[in-house]
Amino acid sequence: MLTATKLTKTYRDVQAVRHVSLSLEPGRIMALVGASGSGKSTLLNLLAGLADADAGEVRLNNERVVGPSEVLVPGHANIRLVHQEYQLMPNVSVRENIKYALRFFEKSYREYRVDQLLKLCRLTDVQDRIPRQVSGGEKQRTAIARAIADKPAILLLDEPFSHLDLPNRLIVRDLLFDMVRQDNGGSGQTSCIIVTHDATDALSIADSLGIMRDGKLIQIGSPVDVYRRPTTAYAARMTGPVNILKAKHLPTLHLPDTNNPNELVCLRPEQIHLDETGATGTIRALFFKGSHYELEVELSRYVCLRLLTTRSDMQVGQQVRIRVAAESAWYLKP
Ligand SMILES: Nc1ncnc2c1ncn2[C@@H]1O[C@H](COP(=O)(O)OP(=O)(O)OP(=O)(O)O)[C@@H](O)[C@H]1O
Repeated sequence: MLTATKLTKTYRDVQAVRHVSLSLEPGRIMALVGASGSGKSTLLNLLAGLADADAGEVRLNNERVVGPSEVLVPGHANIRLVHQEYQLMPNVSVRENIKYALRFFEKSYREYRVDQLLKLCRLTDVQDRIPRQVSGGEKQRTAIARAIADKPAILLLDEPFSHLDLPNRLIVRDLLFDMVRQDNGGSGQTSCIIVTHDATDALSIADSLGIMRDGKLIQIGSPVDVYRRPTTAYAARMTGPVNILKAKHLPTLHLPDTNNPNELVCLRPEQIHLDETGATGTIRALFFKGSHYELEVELSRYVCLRLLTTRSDMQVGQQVRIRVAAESAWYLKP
């Protein structure tokens, strides 16, 4: 199990990571989501033992993970960090790049394990090409294959989806899902932390989801819980499309008023339905999203909501009626 306790890191006047504590069980995936500059990469470097914390500590199976100031070769043998730039050896093949990570193993096992990784990471067909002859997605998968070759306890991924197109994002997502669920034969299962600024891909495979803001881990829970019950407007926006309005505007939606008119309320687009008995509004914009349409419906000068529909007969300017169940409204912290 990986644990971090009150980790803190300051760069001159910037508090990049502030009192972050977390724990990750074997065979689990954690996603950390936050805006640019919220401290995600710094936290990964601290967890990997690649940066020195000012305070707090990291432990892997109760053994302290030490920073670069305490060892000759920085980084823990059982923790791997895959950067956004992949850092592959440019002049050797995909196969040789992966095999290099297994150089201390016996030859027959090495060949067997490389074949297994090429298959898992869907790289068998491109194994003889050098990195510049493969796609971004294939480079990313080569970097992951190399990182997991000797079955580390922890795999840390910095923005694994950001440079990839949709098919490749889905391949990498499924690969990570398969990897953590594979039994590594006695050495324990690999756990994974994925850092991302877009939760979409991580939501479906993560067992836990943390929200980073200004160096702090402001919320952590199951993806469903954080998505449905974000504590702040920031956490709500970080986990998907959302409508945020002041409580005083709830009566416009035929919902009960509250005592605190300026309290913020969060409504996910899928919780708002077209309903002939609901509140009246006008469609201000309409976006085709493939499986559905997203509508922007204006109910008053102050209330314009996004909602989803599979109906294809809607037009801009059309009057519609919408309904929201009272239990869908989620109150946010100020
Ligand atoms: N080596 C450094 N020296 C000084 N400041 C740094 C250094 N590395 C990071 N920072 C600062 O620390 C803060 C957190 O940076 P970090 O890279 O961890 O955030 P991030 O959430 O990973 O951002 P991004 O998503 O853009 O990569 C930022 O304000 C950044 O400018």
